Amino acid sequence: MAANSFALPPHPKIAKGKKLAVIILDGWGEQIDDQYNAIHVAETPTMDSLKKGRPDTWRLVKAHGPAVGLPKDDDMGNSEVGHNALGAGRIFEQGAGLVDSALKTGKLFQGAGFKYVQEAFPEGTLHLIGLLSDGGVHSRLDQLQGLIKGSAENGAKRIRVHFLTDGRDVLDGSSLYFVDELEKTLKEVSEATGSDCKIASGGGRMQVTMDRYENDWNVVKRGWDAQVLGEAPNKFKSATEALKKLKEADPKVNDQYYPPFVIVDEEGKAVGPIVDGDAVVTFNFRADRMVMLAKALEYENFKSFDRVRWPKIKYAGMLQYDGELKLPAHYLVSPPEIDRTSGEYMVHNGLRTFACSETVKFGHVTFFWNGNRSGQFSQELEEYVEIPSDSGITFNVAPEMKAILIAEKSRDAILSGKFDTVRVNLPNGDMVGHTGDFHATVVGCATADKAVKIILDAVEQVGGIFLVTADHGNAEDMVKRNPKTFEPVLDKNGQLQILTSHTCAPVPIAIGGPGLPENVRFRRDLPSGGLANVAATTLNLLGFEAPADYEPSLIEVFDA
Ligand SMILES: O=C(O)[C@@H](CO)OP(=O)(O)O
Ligand SMILES: [Mn+2]
Ligand SMILES: [Mn+2]
Repeated sequence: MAANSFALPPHPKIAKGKKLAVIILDGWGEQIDDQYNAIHVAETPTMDSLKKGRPDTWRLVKAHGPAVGLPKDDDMGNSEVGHNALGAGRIFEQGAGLVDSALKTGKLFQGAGFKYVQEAFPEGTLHLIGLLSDGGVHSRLDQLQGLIKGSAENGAKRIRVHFLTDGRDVLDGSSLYFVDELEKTLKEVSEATGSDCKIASGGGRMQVTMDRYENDWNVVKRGWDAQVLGEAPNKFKSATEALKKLKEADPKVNDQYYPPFVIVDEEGKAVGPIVDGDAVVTFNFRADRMVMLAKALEYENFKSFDRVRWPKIKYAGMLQYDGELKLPAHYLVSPPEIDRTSGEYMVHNGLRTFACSETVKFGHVTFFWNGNRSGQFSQELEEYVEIPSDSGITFNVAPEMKAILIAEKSRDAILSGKFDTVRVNLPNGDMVGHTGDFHATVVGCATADKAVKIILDAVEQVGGIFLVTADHGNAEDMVKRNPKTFEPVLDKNGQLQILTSHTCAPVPIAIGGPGLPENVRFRRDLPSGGLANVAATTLNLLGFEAPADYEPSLIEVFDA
């Protein structure tokens, strides 16, 4: 596409030239205000002041289900789909739904990606690696089951599953149930097709394999050792035994943090290491936490850890995880084609952008924001700053995370005058919320609120505009509830069930700052507006019309 086709007309009523700060509070939804809402319990004077008595500049937007391209209305939001929608200004059918269709129509098994891994079936084993739950954020159990069945029917004679337990997108402790379901499927498929299907290794998602943005390669290495080399300090005869015994040995261990283990036969030999001639499919559809493993499996020249052995395999991702790196080269289902994102428009219209977060969320405001594309659109016009995250800890022990540092970097970027827009992700509500530690989450949310204040003060100083929103809910709800009454649902022992996952709650969006024209307000005729409406809003605030096919802007200029 020629560069000038990106040229945007000036907004007829909003002047260019005001600095715009876009702040994403990760995992910050709006939900019933009670003692299980960590945001409500936390001191959040800044966010409160943006809401109270300001119906023209504060509202809620949808951040889950079809509003962000997910198949069903009870699909909670997540960072990938949330930031994709925020950055791209349109709703794309996301990986979850694309895989559903490809399985339903059977196209998945006819495509080039499957044909490629199929080449290994006559001699080799098919290994399936990914997250085992029905959370629908990174993967889904029913899709894994469909893949196992379809692969066996299409010639896979030996299948080995290497699973990661969840406890983050689903309740902690549910991994035993998912392993049971998986074992049933493996048995059924073995009986029906004669294929030899087994679980080969496992481990908790935060401890094994599913790191992201290169925060801690040890996580991926632990997985590699178990999955590829068939080595782990813990060896068991079955996955159920593994989960039970590891929990007995350390009651504090949870689904997110199980150590790696391998399944061994009667002689103590691993039942499914990955060897030359095998095929591998990473069955997560979501990109961020599969990219590191994809690099380890695919790159000949790889230095991030010692692989000891690099098997010659046919490897495909469920999706292609990185469109810019073309990683992996082979994939079963084509990812959504998220093109012409707002970041790309900004570059073509000469706008200078500063984007910043800490490592664990850095890719959210860069990679996800730009439609799962790594790197910048323009070295000259864009500066992306990553603040190193703590690694090797759970964030309830350091719930402040790097929020204040992120805010200070952003403040400096705003005050430098070098940028037209600054976008940041403040991680606390989400990352601490995922630990299920209520009090730590309260501290995290209070810190995020302070960080917002630092940025808004800088906006004030330069006469700019701010837009504060979130990518999905998390910290506003820390217990499992009845979706209709919102009453907590107790477990069979009468205990509250801690909710570590995201939610289906809407998220707040607020605009303001001295540069916001007085006659600009949120429209009232878009009650079901969602995250995809934000990109057009930001382009308007920068003084441009949004591209015609973007979801409509949330703001209007009224006659004073
Ligand atoms: O940690 C993650 O991978 C997900 C939850 O599975 O959270 P987020 O979408 O906020 O990144
Ligand atoms: Mn998020
Ligand atoms: Mn999250």
